[in-house]
Amino acid sequence: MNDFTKIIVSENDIGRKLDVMSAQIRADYAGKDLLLVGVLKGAVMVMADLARRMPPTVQMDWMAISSYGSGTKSSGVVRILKDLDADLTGKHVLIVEDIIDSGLTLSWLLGNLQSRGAESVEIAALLRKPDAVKVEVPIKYLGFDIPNEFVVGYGLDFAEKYRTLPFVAILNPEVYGG
Ligand SMILES: O=P(O)(O)OC[C@H]1O[C@H](OP(=O)(O)OP(=O)(O)O)[C@H](O)[C@@H]1O
Ligand code: HPA
Ligand SMILES: [Mg+2]
Repeated sequence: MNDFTKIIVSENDIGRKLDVMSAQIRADYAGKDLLLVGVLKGAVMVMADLARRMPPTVQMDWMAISSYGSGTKSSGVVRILKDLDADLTGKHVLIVEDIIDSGLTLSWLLGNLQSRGAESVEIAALLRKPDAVKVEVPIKYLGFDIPNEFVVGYGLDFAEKYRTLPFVAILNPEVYGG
């Protein structure tokens, strides 16, 4: 059995897309102090690769929130596992996410960060599943729209596995008994 049925975003696709997204972000935030907020653990890869395309004054901070546990569907219940170290008062914040699936995680996070007195809060996400979205969130910088299938790789896991793959692939439903 193959663990993946298809590679849908290759390592090259990701690199080229991050070049484009980072150029837009650098232009939009020129002359401003920017704080990138990564959402653990899925956003680790995209955060690292995006941040390396930013000026060296960019700052990074992390939150851990979980709504999926070990399953393949969002529970809709968001828990903070680790909060930010930074005070957001007056800061320009860019949330960096690997994927927007139902949108439940990001819509909750956006409201949470906006209530902390930031000057601006925007979203950058590598992937979005348009057919799975339950709550619309305003995404300023988007990488790819992908089919409504459970995907792994480049930070995305199934039961904590496959995060280290350099590409994004559709997980064979046989792996999770689907
Ligand atoms: O749009 P949604 O349906 O809310 O799904 C998106 C969220 O789900 C995943 O995180 P997960 O809770 O699996 O934690 P992880 O990043 O540690 O894998 C992913 O990294 C996003 O944060
Ligand atoms: O398709 C997915 N794969 C892995 N993690 C996820 N979290 C939301 N959607 C996904
Ligand atoms: Mg996960």
